[in-house]
Amino acid sequence: MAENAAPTHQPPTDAPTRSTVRSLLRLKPYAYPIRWYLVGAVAAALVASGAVLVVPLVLGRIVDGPIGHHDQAALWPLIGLLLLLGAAEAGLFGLRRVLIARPLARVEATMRDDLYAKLQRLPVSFHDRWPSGQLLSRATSDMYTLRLFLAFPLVFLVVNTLTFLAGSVLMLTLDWRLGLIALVPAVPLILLCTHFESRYSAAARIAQDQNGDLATVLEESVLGIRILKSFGRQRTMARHFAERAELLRGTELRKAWMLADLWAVIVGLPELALGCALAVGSVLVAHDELSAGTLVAFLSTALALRWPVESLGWLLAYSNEAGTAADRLFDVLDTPEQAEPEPASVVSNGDGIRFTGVRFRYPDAPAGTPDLLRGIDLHIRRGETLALVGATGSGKTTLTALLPRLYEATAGTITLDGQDTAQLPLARLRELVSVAFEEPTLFSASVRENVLMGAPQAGPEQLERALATAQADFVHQLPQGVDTEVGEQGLSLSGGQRQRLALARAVVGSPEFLVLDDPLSALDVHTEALVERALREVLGDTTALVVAHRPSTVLLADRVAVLAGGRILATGTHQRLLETCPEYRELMSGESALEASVTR
Ligand SMILES: Nc1ncnc2c1ncn2[C@@H]1O[C@H](COP(=O)(O)OP(=O)(O)OP(=O)(O)O)[C@@H](O)[C@H]1O
Repeated sequence: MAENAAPTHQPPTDAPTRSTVRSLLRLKPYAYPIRWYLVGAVAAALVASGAVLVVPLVLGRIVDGPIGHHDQAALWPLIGLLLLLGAAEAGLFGLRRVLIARPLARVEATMRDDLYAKLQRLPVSFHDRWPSGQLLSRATSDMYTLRLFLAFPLVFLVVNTLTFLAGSVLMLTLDWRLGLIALVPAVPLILLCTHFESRYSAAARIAQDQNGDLATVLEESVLGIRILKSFGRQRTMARHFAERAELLRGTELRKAWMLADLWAVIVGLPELALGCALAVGSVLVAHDELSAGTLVAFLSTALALRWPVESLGWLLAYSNEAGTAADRLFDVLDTPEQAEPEPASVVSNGDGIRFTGVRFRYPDAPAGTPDLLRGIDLHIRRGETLALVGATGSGKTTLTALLPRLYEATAGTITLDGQDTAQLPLARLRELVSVAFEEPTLFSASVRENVLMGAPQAGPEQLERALATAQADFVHQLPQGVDTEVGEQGLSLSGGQRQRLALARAVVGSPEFLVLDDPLSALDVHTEALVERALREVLGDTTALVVAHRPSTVLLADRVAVLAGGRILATGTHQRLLETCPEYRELMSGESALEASVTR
């Protein structure tokens, strides 16, 4: 749990070379498949805007024609034309929405699928580094921002720019002097928008990261609700949440002020210029240098350009948000994945599991600390079960995690029946090696789905056998038997029940290599004895590495290895190590149950 309100995850430090346009251009592969829909949307919005610009011309014609000449008969066709233009504008803007709504929902789904698939492929070390809320906010609010950008700002940036250019030409054509007066504010506005872009982008990125921090605190509080309640720490957590929410509020307010400042200028300057144009125009009409109808047409055109100009602030702000959301998406998508070796025909030699000179340190280990594993040499013969014991924090779990390459060893080799694990495709490696961790994780799915995650192709018989081995017969008493949903993280089950399902998942596929990390720690003595008896059968057919804290688990194994100081200190049978290895004796001391069971 974070102790203060500082953001827990900082954006990458490539800010100086960053550009919103470049960031948004990276969305091209996603936008390309729906390009024709986007072109259609732009075309519909462009024609609609064209209709808006024709209205002032018709108004000018009405003033100089039917009104000037008191010709009522000529008025009706022009009023009919105005109505038609209004209806066309409304219909075309509606068509734009209909055209892109569905394709854009597909684009959002594709981006989210890509992000999810990437998260699945990235190594565990990536997930150690990234707070979950940062990933959640990328998969939810950032995706929404990107879809909205493609739906509105992208289309209207094109349409409004073209409308503005067409309107400017029209104003200059109607009267070049008035046109120049109206267009003078364009120069300071362009300069101001450039300045706004960089400042607003930075603030938008901070807000998105703070949003991710907030999601992390929220997720931790929901997952840890039992601990928080039992220690009465809800208020502390609520304070952490409020502090982070306050930071986000501050950044959002800063963004709102920036936008408000920009807006004041974007709205104010053109209004000022329009006032000047009106004054000059009136003088010109008074001196018969300009017709009243042309002045009406000019002013109506200037007013019709208000939306394209005023929307600029909003469009720029939203594009910047989308740019930083794209950066956040590609922060993850650009992360290098674990190297996959070229498939090669490797001959299996039945050598079992062999660690040779294996070293490891966590990527985020403090500088200057020694490697956690400093040259592990260990051989587990085919069909043998080896128990790994060591003091708390000595690296037992870490060592077992190297076998299925959840982490990559920093040096040395690990072989399975002579095949270097670094040369095996990950999918193949994880078919060969099955694992059950001390902390059993279940998913919001049925018991059957949770167990069969260990071997999707396994049939009902294998499922039943695995459940029997893990002494998980309790599932048949659940309301829908093996089809009962066990809830998020399996919270509806007891710790021991979850551990037994995790064990069933590890053994269901009769794996060639099995890694069990203290798999019986949450079981009562009676169930533990039953599971052990059944496990002996499974272990007889497989090559296994079992992390053991308890003497009863040690006795499942043929041999024991002692891990200390990042190396294997000694290997041998339990009895021999008791006699020859003082460290082992010390580790096992106080375990009177062990002595009792050995002498039994
Ligand atoms: N993801 C990680 N990043 C950095 N350090 C880690 C990470 N996971 C574990 N460690 C550190 O590595 C050391 C060994 O941890 P490990 O879980 O392998 O020990 P262990 O022998 O299995 O302990 P225990 O018997 O308590 O389960 C510990 O000091 C731990 O703090």
